[in-house]
Amino acid sequence: MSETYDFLFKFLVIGSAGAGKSCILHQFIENKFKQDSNHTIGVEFGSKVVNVGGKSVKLQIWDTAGQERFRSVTRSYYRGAAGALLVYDITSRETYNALTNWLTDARTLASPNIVIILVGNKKDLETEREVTFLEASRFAQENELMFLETSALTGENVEETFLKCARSILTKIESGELDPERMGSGIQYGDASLRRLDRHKQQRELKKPDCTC
Ligand SMILES: Nc1nc2c(ncn2[C@@H]2O[C@H](COP(=O)(O)OP(=O)(O)OP(=O)(O)O)[C@@H](O)[C@H]2O)c(=O)[nH]1
Repeated sequence: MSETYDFLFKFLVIGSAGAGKSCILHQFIENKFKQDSNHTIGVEFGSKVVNVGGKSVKLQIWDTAGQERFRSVTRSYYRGAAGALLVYDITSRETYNALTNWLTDARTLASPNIVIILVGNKKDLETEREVTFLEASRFAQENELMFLETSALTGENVEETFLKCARSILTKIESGELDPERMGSGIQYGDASLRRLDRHKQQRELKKPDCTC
């Protein structure tokens, strides 16, 4: 069955090992918690079509390994990403402290206009929390990131995270701040948009006054 969608956005999921990146992606795509998740080796891939503000958007998501030894492989996937989930674990200050490094990588290796959402995962483990919501939201504000806390275990805010990021990209396309046709934008028009653009073009052609010269 062929899929029709208005846009395709390339997304990255980055952050330290064990933060829950693969579980977030699995929860988003399968609507369930991935039991016995192993460390990602290199990069894994998932995709899903979502509805954002009346537009259908295919999210093409690259889930990268957090372990340092895969860093050179994962870095090669950053190019041309329109959006990224920058994930840390609210019960691990170590994963939070590493955020600046991940952010530098994302901003230098992906598109300079990449839209990033900071994701504090494992929200269900409130009693083990090491990073407060306030502290992380300040970090997000200082670095111009959107921010949400999630639980890949319960599913809380998982879909909202992807939608929030997609919504922000769409708004920037509509305001002209992002140009899908720019090389490496991480955005493509889908069949539905192309058909609509084509129809508009045809209508413009039909409305053109006859040449009097
Ligand atoms: N309680 C709880 N545990 C979680 C949650 N998300 C992930 N985990 C657990 O955290 C561990 C790591 O999850 P992964 O999704 O494999 O982590 P990752 O960030 O993909 O790790 P790498 O692939 O090594 O980069 C696993 O044992 C998961 O079961 C969550 O929201 N709540």
